[in-house]
Amino acid sequence: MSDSLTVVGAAIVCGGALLAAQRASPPQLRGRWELPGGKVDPGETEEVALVRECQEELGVKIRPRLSLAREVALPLRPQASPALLRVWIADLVDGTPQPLEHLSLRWLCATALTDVDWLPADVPFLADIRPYLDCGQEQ
Ligand SMILES: Nc1nc2c([nH]c(=O)n2[C@H]2C[C@H](O)[C@@H](COP(=O)(O)OP(=O)(O)OP(=O)(O)O)O2)c(=O)[nH]1
Repeated sequence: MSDSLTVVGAAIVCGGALLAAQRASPPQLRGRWELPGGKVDPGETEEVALVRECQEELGVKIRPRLSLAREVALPLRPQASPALLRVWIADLVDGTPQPLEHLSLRWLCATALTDVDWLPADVPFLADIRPYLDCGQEQ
């Protein structure tokens, strides 16, 4: 069994825009932006973890559509297992996202994608996500 930890992020695309979420904690990450998601629990698939995390964090039902090929190593804390960030493009199936665990949420169109202060591990994924977005107005 692998002892590596996977963190999954949902690139929720709706109306040509990407949902970004501003972390509330821990203090060193507070205020920075990420994709909704979290750690894949033992025995869980990435898809199940994404659906669970988006329900918990946003109060919505999502459907993971496809996983991006990229994997980015997350900064390791001393004595922590290795961790990898993986991202799925996802559709919003039901509900309106609410910041139940985040400071705030923003919908970003392609031209606004770099307007927020993303966590460093997320930055490489933006180029992968951009083709799924339209250049319409930011919502
Ligand atoms: N959820 C999420 N975490 C990210 C992203 N980018 C990134 O570097 N991370 C880091 C921040 C955290 O150190 C870690 C994920 O932790 P988390 O606190 O969101 O996971 P979780 O919901 O399962 O948390 P918990 O049950 O342990 O409280 O991965 C991202 O886009 N989404």
